[in-house]
Amino acid sequence: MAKKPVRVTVTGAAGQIGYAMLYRIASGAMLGPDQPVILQMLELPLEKPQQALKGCMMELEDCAFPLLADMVGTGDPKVAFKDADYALLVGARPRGPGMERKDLLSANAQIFTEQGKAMNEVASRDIRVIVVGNPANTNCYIAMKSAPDLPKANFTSMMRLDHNRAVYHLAAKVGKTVNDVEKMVVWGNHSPTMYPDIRFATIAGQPASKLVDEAWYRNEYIPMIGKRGATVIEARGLSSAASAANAAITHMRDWALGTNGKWVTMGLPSDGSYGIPEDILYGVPVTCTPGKYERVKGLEIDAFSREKMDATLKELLEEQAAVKDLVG
Ligand SMILES: NC(=O)C1=CN([C@@H]2O[C@H](COP(=O)(O)OP(=O)(O)OC[C@H]3O[C@@H](n4cnc5c(N)ncnc54)[C@H](O)[C@@H]3O)[C@@H](O)[C@H]2O)C=CC1
Ligand SMILES: O=C([O-])CC(=O)C(=O)O
Repeated sequence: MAKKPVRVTVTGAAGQIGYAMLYRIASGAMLGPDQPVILQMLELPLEKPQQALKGCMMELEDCAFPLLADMVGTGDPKVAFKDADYALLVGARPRGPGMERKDLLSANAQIFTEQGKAMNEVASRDIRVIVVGNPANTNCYIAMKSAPDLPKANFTSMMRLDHNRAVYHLAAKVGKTVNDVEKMVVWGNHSPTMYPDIRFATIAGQPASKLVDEAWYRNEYIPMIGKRGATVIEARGLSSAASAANAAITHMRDWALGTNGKWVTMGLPSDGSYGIPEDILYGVPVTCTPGKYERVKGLEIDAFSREKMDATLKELLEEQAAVKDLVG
């Protein structure tokens, strides 16, 4: 029997990432080739973005996707999140050259408070959320705190782009492919303080740390992964859209359908493990079975890693303190 359609909300749907995301979700790339979806798309309630959203919806019609059961375009969060099973919170102000993601904190805090409240009121009680809009970890914290009736564990932030970047550049360094890399971890914040940790990683079954030079790893690779977003902005004049959309889709796909034991990185509200205070949204390694993620626990944290993990935590605590008055 055909599956019942599920409701997928995308905010900022007519933006760069939205445009790179909608058609893949409607094609089945996120929830599988037998799962019909109803797309519920939110854009700012202003003429230009609403007009652009209409254009996106025309294109969705013209794709004639067999899995697209219905769609809604709106400027009202309560319409967009109504009964939503999945939400991809993309809509936010992107940074320009010379800005760090945390410069966007206050501009975006209000958006995520409003959307958290709307989800609390009207979404499915089991909604699964990924926050992409920057600063993603703290925006997710705000949305989670603004939705006290929903399970905290269902709020996640996107670290998958960082994870994918870390996997690709490690594989490329030793002339292997991404398929050869297992057990990558990117701890912490989606910011230059993130810590791509290769201590557990293997490349074609060999320990990665034995295949690459430690000075390269510490002095070049770690900062390069942390600053990759800025490097793309410099080159494109716009922030990463295709790779960000791809990361969000694969994050949700893995959560919905499972990873078959493979480690991926998700920003999760901390359960206190690894010395991260509870509720802070922090990148950690997980494996997924359909509908459920499980943290990889009990990894040894050495002195270098502790220092890196504490530095990215410190930044998250500062971001959290900066929005304290906005989270109620
Ligand atoms: N977490 C990550 O790894 C990444 C995050 N990002 C972030 O994703 C966000 C979106 O990036 P782009 O799509 O490139 O930006 P964009 O500016 O092209 O699109 C954002 C869209 O969101 C809409 N929007 C703004 N406020 C809204 C609101 N309150 N409700 C609904 N829609 C709203 C805008 O009208 C616009 O169409 C930015 O914050 C960017 O920094 C981008 C790349 C990677
Ligand atoms: O750097 C940005 O603002 C966009 C982003 O988050 C990334 O590409 O990692």
